[in-house]
Amino acid sequence: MDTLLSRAEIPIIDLAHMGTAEAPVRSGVRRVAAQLHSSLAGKGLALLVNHGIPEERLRAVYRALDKFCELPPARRAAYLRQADAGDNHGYVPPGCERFSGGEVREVRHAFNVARLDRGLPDAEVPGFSDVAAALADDFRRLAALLLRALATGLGLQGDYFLRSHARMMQSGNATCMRTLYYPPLGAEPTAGLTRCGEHADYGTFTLLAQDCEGGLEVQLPNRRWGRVGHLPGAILVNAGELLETWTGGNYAALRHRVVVPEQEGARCRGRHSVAFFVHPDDDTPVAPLALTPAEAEAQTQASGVATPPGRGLARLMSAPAGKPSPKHSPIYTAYQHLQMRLRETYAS
Ligand SMILES: O=C(O)CCC(=O)C(=O)O
Ligand SMILES: [Fe+2]
Repeated sequence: MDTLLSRAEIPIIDLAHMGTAEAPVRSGVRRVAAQLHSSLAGKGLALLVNHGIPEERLRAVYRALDKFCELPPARRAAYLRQADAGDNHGYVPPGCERFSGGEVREVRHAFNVARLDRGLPDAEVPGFSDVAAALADDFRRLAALLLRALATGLGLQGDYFLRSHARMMQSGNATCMRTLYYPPLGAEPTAGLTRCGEHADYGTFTLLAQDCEGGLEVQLPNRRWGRVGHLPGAILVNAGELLETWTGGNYAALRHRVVVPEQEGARCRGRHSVAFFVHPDDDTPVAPLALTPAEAEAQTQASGVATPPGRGLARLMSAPAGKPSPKHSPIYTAYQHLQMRLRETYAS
């Protein structure tokens, strides 16, 4: 059984004195920047407290998602995520994702909210878009503050990442708020089922709020898996694959999963969470920060990867012939990287 991680193993960052996205407080940003840097470089994650997102906003979204999941399957089907739509918006019923690979079924309902102006089930669940928009706006502001701290912690200008994340939750940017409901699984353990298989997130970083059921496990740098547990009101921030590439591997993308609880009581209860996936604007070249954006752009074009290539990440990341093949070679845009990852995740 994986152990509960101690508070010493998961850094806690207090955002109380950072100001707001519109009016950041310099001294507060600098302090958080240093903590964020050591947390992401050392562990790939941190728990954020005093982040400004009221618990009630989260609960309202959990309730709206419950109502949606209670609808008959045919009515839910009207909101299915469209694989060819170019964005990640819409409903994903249980069993569609393949984080684990193989035959393991992932039992969860996901409603990916990538746009607030269409494809939301207000006709079935009155008020869905209001509660989703209020929460998404809070997450977007929190993400903006953290992007500022992230840049400061890496010795860059405060708005360095804000410039490449200017369109969060709008077209041309894949930032997405994924609302999640994991239904009860029954008293008997069932082989071949999991809640969410082991994976790293694809973007810059993810903000994750979970209800009091717990179940999230993370892999620490010593490769040991541990349970995060539940710190009331805290939001987890974890590094994604693009941030790993940007930092030349310095902030490793955190591998994580949600397991089926061992206790019978917990298996018989549902679980809710919301993951806010922060992505750069689609045309952002993803390159280690030692390169200037112009150099990165030149490398992206020189690679000849003009359209989403549909091959493995390893191939995309391999350098042109005759050059060394660094793991974090900058030859794709944020859009290309995400499309490739989504095709792998939803492959049937
Ligand atoms: O539900 C959770 O706690 C984690 C979800 C997750 O990791 C994901 O959807 O990428
Ligand atoms: Fe994840």
